[in-house]
Amino acid sequence: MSAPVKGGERRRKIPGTNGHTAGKDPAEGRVSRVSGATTDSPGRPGLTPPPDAGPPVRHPAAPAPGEPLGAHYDLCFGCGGGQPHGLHVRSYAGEGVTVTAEFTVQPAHQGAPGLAHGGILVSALDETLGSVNWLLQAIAVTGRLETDFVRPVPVGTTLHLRAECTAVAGRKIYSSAVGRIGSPDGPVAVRADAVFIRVKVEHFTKNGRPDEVKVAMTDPDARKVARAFEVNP
Ligand SMILES: CCCCCCCCCCCCCCCC(=O)SCCNC(=O)CCNC(=O)[C@H](O)C(C)(C)COP(=O)(O)OP(=O)(O)OC[C@H]1O[C@@H](n2cnc3c(N)ncnc32)[C@H](O)[C@@H]1OP(=O)(O)O
Repeated sequence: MSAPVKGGERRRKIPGTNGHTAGKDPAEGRVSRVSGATTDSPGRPGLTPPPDAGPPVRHPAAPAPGEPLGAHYDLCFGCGGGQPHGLHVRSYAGEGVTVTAEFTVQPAHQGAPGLAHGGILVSALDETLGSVNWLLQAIAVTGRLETDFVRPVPVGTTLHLRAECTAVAGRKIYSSAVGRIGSPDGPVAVRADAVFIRVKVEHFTKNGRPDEVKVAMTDPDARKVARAFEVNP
């Protein structure tokens, strides 16, 4: 078992994926990487894809690179335009199975005076990572998400996020994300690795509010409905 190393160096690249390397910032890591064995333990599934995992395959019906992904649900805390308390993360399809996103830290998102709350940053990462599943046309929910906070993020900062699916194994979708300050090439502020688990629409109707799911299904924005439901989990 490898020991954790400062700055996220414990992360490793998955064989067979296109490791997005670098920059000059010593805190920078790779987008295509998952956590090392330190957080995976017997009986507790972790973030390391199993040996039978394969590379993700972009769905032919996925939005073209550069296309805005919009919101999957108007009241979603992460992306919903109708959610006054939300983050209003704006995400765009990237090349391959990647997504870029932007999130501007508001005064309501403070933890310490003038600085973003860590949980808010995790939410922005979760939202961006979750958007990647749309390029696979998969309905999936976060099973596990591990975050490195590399730099404080001041209020007013626009965080530029990039997420990439790195591997798929059965219902499990492994993805990683990075958030940079001020521009897509700015200094790294946060990084995360996650595993999402594919679910059926019943996950939302049984556990959530079925009436609101029905309303969401009749949303006049056909793209939003397609994003949320017209997929084969
Ligand atoms: C208006 C309506 C809109 C509706 C359409 C919306 C579209 C979709 C968007 C969703 C919203 C986006 C927003 C951002 C993404 C969230 O934030 S999603 C919200 C946060 N996440 C949750 O609430 C999930 C809560 N957890 C659960 O419901 C269940 O634990 C899960 C994750 C569905 C898994 O339960 P399960 O289906 O019984 O699966 P289970 O058989 O236990 O495990 C299946 C496999 O996954 C692995 N696994 C399970 N849990 C974990 C874990 N925590 N770690 C690692 N591996 C795990 C298992 O080991 C197993 O692996 P294999 O044995 O196949 O190798």
